[in-house]
Amino acid sequence: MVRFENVGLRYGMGPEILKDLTFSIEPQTFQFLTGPSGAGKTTLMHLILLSLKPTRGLITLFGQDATTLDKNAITALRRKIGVVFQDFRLLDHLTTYENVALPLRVQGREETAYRAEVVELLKWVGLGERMHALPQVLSGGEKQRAAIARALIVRPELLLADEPTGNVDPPLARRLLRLFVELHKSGTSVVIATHDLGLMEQFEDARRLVLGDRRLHVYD
Ligand SMILES: Nc1ncnc2c1ncn2[C@@H]1O[C@H](COP(=O)(O)OP(=O)(O)OP(=O)(O)O)[C@@H](O)[C@H]1O
Repeated sequence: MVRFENVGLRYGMGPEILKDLTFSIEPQTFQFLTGPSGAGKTTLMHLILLSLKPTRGLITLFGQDATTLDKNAITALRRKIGVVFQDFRLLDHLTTYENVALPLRVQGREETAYRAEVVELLKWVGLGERMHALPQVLSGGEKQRAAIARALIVRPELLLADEPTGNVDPPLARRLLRLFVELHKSGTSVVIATHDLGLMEQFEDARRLVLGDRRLHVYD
């Protein structure tokens, strides 16, 4: 579903941050993306999302060459991708429940059809009591869990999560990992960028994509 061929990226006239990346992400796979701070994990996520253009090389997303896609086509492909960014990107005027339900509303679904599902997911991520709170009164960890629930609620074909357990304690991190693994088992390809070795040890069968020295090393 994602294929990179000799992809390179530099920001402006700066140095090449990523060099000669060739790899693919197949359907229904689970991978951790790791590497030192500043190695380019977030940058790689943006390349997959087509929110950054590579300086060199070819990116294919869901079988389509990224260079051939116009804005509408990119928007349509992004609907198949759930994203958890480090800055959460919750809408301030919507409650936790409304933020999580938003992608379903956008799909034109009736609230009666999805309400129970949203509530169940919120309870699973430990936000059952915070459903009616606005983002500004949530803690960092609560916002992060709301962002995760919003990405998961549509059961995307591909989930990209940037440090999704960065703001929670280890037991909650394990619980969230179980949620990602369940999503994977139900058919989603999952990419989790993380520094957390303890988290990765809990799912040793996962592929590892390791960024270092501007290159990507894949351990299947
Ligand atoms: N918009 C930008 N303009 C210029 N340089 C950037 C930009 N965004 C990131 N960089 C640089 O690109 C490199 C990779 O950054 P990136 O955020 O992708 O790394 P990361 O592996 O996600 O880091 P972390 O683990 O600390 O989140 C860094 O050197 C960073 O300073």
